[in-house]
Amino acid sequence: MTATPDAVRPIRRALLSVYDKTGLPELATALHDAGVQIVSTGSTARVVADAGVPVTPVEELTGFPECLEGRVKTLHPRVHAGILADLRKPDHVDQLAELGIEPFELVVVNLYPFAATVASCAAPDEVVEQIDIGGPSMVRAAAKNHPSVAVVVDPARYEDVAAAVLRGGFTLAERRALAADAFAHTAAYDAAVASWFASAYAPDETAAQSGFPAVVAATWDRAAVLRYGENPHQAAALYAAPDVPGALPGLAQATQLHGKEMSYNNYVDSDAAWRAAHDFAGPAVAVIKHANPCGIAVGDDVAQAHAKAHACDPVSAYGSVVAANRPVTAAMAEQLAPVFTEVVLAPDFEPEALEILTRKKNIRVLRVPGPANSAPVELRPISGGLLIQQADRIDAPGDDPSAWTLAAGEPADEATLADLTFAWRAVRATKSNAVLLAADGASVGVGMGQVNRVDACRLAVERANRMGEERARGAVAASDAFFPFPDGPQILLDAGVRAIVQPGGSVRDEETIAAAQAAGVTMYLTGTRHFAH
Ligand SMILES: NC(=O)c1ncn([C@@H]2O[C@H](COP(=O)(O)O)[C@@H](O)[C@H]2O)c1NC=O
Repeated sequence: MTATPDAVRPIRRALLSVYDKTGLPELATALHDAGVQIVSTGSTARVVADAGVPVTPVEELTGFPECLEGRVKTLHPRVHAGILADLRKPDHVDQLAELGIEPFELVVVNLYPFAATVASCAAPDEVVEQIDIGGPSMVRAAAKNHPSVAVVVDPARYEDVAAAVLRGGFTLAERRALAADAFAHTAAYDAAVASWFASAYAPDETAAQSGFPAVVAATWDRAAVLRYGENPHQAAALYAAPDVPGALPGLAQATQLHGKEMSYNNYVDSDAAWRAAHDFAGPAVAVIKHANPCGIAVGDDVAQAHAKAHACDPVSAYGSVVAANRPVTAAMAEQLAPVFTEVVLAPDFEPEALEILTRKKNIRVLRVPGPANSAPVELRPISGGLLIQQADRIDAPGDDPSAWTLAAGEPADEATLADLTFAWRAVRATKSNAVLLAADGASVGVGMGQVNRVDACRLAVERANRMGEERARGAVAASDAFFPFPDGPQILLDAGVRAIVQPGGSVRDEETIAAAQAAGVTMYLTGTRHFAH
């Protein structure tokens, strides 16, 4: 923090009231050694005293006992006037003197563990009891009065406090920064309380019926400023969900093991790749460009899955983002190393794999914690507001092949059904309108992001049959939504696909089914759609 010596305010008296006692004995000792008087609440005071540091119990200051099971400890004018007096104003200083109240120059508070109590599935009464009242009041008061008071809400800051008291106090700039942290802290705390009330505890009728609360409150912490956004003229930053108990980590919490700094587009593609690879139970690899798979495959291991995914479209794989749903092995790294790859992400990397990948200057290597698709809802800003939807999962009844309806042709044999199941999961990772051809657990042709389904079919076939290959013949096809006309499926049938899976539900289903029937091709209807816009 930058020092502006003229605004340094010496610390003579500190109020400590912390739930998390981490680092408290050391802090109290450092304050005492610097001549700071300490006033403290219940068990905070006991820890301070146990460290051999003199401490004034807050009851002695207020002349009022802590009561109502701790609901009232510091909620007293003798505490709050001591925090809120603006010592730049002679009038405030005079009033304190008249009232016999001494000011605090430092307030150290951390709050009852509300989020952890919610995450522990505690009973509502217990959760409500963990809403801190006195703590946020002191934090907000001290933050408001930062010209006179320094406020600290994070034990990670205690070393800064010890250093500041030794050099004579915090500067005004430092106190402003601490106040900003403090208001962010209480805002995040109140957002968690408001969200719990609105969604879990006291939902209004609409929330009770729909699951969407009247208010959505959340705060996000800046994790990185990115070089630029989707294009160089756009500024961009990465914000992460606060690290609170119950929060699932994901891409925003990834550890970068190697390579240049992640870009905005790298994050977008990595998120798509991570989700796509994790739609499969067995080893799977997704090769992503512009948030679409240019190859996706399952295999006996990630090396095999990667080889198959890469083979789908080696031209487009240049400059792609590659995600594996298992630790990357040396064998996969050997295959990946010769291909120009922007990012490779996985739950982990074998040491030898890391050694191979880090020989390459340009590749970014990311270890991603936690399960994929951890976010239960997706948020998308629109002008003037925000759309929120449940995240699409691949666990709807229609995603289970045993629930599919055979609409045309013979029931699929085991291998064909396995490929249809794979294709159905893989097409879900593809932007609509999407048609994906697959064979042997790998995509062989992807028609993505088209504005009509007939073009998606054409593109999938063209890509499968590029450079003299005839990979569409004998492949299976999946469509993320129904075929509105039989023209699209006719392209697939003419190309020689052996089976098709699609949601069904078009008014012209009968025409599409008749086309498959006429070609002797198996067609299953899932009853579930997986649009991805
Ligand atoms: N009610 C009050 O007056 C009050 N004043 C401070 N607290 C909280 O009590 C905790 C510290 O209490 P103790 O020192 O007894 O462990 C802190 O988390 C602090 O935020 C209070 N508790 C809850 O509101």
